[in-house]
Amino acid sequence: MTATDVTGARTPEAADVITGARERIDTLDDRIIGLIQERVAVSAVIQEARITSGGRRVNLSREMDVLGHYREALGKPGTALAMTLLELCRGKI
Ligand SMILES: O=C(O)C(=O)C[C@]1(C(=O)O)C=C[C@@H](O)C=C1
Repeated sequence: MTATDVTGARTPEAADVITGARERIDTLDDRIIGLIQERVAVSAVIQEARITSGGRRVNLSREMDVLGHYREALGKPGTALAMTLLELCRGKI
C-alpha cells in the first residue's frame, strides 16, 4: 500500500501532511492515556480514603462539578467525556 492509499489522500503532498499529523496525534493520544491513568490512580486514593473513613465511594455533588467543568470547556460532548472518565475512575453506578 502507498502512503496515499493508507491516508486516503489523493496526492503525495497531502499524504505527507496526514502522515506527519497522525504521528502527532498518536503521541498526544499516548499522553492523554497516561493522564487518564494518572487520574484513575488519584481518584482511587480519594475513594479509598472516603470508604476507609466510613463514607461512600461516590460523591455526586463533586461529580456534578466535574461534569460542569468539562461541559464549560468542551460543550455537550465534554459531558459525555467526563461521564466516561468518571466511570473509568469509580466504575459503573
Ligand atoms: O472527588 C472525589 O470525591 C472523588 O471521589 C473523585 C471522583 C472523580 O474521579 O472525579 C470519583 C468519584 C466520586 O463520585 C467523585 C469524583
